[in-house]
Amino acid sequence: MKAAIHIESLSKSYRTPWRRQLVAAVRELNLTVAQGEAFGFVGPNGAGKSTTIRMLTGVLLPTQGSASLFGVGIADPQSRRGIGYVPENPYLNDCLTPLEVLQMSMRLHGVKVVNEYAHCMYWLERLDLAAASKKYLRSLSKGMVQRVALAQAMCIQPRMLILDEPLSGLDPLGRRDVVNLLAEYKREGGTLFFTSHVLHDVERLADRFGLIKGGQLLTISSPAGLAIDEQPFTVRYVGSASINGAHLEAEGRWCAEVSGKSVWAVLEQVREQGGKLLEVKPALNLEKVFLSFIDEAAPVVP
Ligand SMILES: Nc1ncnc2c1ncn2[C@@H]1O[C@H](COP(=O)(O)OP(=O)(O)OP(=O)(O)O)[C@@H](O)[C@H]1O
Repeated sequence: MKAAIHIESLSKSYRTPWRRQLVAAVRELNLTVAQGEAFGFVGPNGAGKSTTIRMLTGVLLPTQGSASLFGVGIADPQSRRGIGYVPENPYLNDCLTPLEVLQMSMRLHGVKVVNEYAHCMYWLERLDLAAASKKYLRSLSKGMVQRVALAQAMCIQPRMLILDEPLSGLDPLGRRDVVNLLAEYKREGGTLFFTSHVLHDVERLADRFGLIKGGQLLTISSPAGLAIDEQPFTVRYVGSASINGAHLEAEGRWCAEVSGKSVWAVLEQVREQGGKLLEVKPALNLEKVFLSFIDEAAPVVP
């Protein structure tokens, strides 16, 4: 089976506006994403995530290297057929309505369904846009336009979704709905390549994630790769006293970092003192791994 994304030594340099100096945004990137895989691309601001996505989607030409989508080189527009793409700041013609945007997308990708109107309305409803389906985009909020962009990517029944910060600009409910929708797309076998700063969502959705900084891929890991035997836990509880070195966060609310070995004993002590357990969660999460990698990575020379 052909890889959904195959990238070999892909590089991109920009010229600065005034002094025309070359700035390397992506350096010798190598990556393969399998069909049906969800891959999260994580990195700090300016790491090269959007540049990579723009090269894959034909918005930018690479300076060097090559890449293919489902075996077709990215220089060939056919590689983008059936690929649902949502850029970081989607630019959609604001003289169109959400329904028209979806219908246009269906035609551009040559997707045929029995009832195009019903199909598009289904996706608008899924993204809570049914009531706005015939309003001009210029009258919609940023978060609503973000959801229109996602609806137009979903309605083409994509073989892969490429999403640049799909959750930015959404309120918590919108975020939850979109995460659920993407999880469903993935369960049904869809391939997902996305960037995000919200590491919790990357953990939830991604089978693997890559950390990029200064245009270089630092590491590729999986949420399972973070599960270590002696996983420390964070325990939060409401109680009368500190247990296991817990510090007071607010009146009566304590927080302790507890080793995997002693977590059960700590929970028992919370019960004994008549306390109320608020939260037990693994302390080693993607956020901490991410930050430690970013801190440790050697500074990158332009
Ligand atoms: N059009 C451009 N011209 C010149 N430099 C650019 C251009 N676009 C991006 N860059 C530079 O390329 C580097 C990578 O930018 P990119 O937008 O790919 O990062 P990113 O990881 O997507 O960041 P963010 O998380 O902030 O969106 C940055 O140093 C940025 O300043």
